[in-house]
Amino acid sequence: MMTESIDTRHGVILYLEDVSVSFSGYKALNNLSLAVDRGELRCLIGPNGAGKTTLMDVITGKTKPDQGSAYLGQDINLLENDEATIARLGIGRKFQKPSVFPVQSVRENLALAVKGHRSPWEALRYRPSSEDDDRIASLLTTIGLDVVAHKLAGGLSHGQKQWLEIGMLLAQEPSLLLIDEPVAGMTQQETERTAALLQSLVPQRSVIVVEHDMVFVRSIARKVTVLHEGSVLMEGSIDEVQSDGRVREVYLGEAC
Ligand SMILES: Nc1ncnc2c1ncn2[C@@H]1O[C@H](COP(=O)(O)OP(=O)(O)OP(=O)(O)O)[C@@H](O)[C@H]1O
Repeated sequence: MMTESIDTRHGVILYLEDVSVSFSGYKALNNLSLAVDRGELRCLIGPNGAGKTTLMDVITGKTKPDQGSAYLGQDINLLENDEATIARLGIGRKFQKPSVFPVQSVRENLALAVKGHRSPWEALRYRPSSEDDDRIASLLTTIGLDVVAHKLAGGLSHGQKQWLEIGMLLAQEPSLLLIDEPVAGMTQQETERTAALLQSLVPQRSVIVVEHDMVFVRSIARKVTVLHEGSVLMEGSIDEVQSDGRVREVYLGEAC
């Protein structure tokens, strides 16, 4: 993993300036600028169509903007790299729907992720080294799945699958994790455990969480960025955001 080589001397892990993305003339992102500090847990909110997914797509190299700049640390130009390289450089992304290997155990899923980037044939013959064993044990503790380590991933609860997938991402040792709606469909208890898990990931890494659930955002966020029509509408604490007239207006009719 090349994460050691990210230059965060100035405390910034991600820096986007004046980024615009158009789809057939429609600006999904419109001169968007955003800076995320190293070790930060940032929440990104915004009504449907605000541009949250497009923003994640730009950061991970899936979508190239028409204009603007995007840097990881001081000097890694994200716009010059493809998706696979950006993942290797240290940006991990978790989509809303968990994708674990259902007929492998929790432990085996983590073992495959620790090795990562191997062909299916190599993966089949792979046996973890003792160093990997230690790493897997520590990941199991982090995600709170020690007791179900030998259970097949397909038999886990929805929440447990989400935690396992977060563990699989952590196995790749990302510097910046993007997590899309982690608590959608979770029980109250699962939501609380997820809040604790996400909080435990910083400041060793930086995390951006896209989330609609305001109660959850309140439970984890230090700083919230509100997107609207492809731009940053405002940034601030959850109290500042929820009492802001502009935010209330764009969320009118939605749960804010
Ligand atoms: N590939 C595409 N082609 C055309 N329009 C697109 C494409 N992807 C996104 N859009 C449009 O760009 C706008 C921003 O979409 P985006 O998915 O980024 O919003 P979002 O904030 O993630 O919304 P949601 O909360 O509903 O997921 C929307 O109006 C969407 O319809």
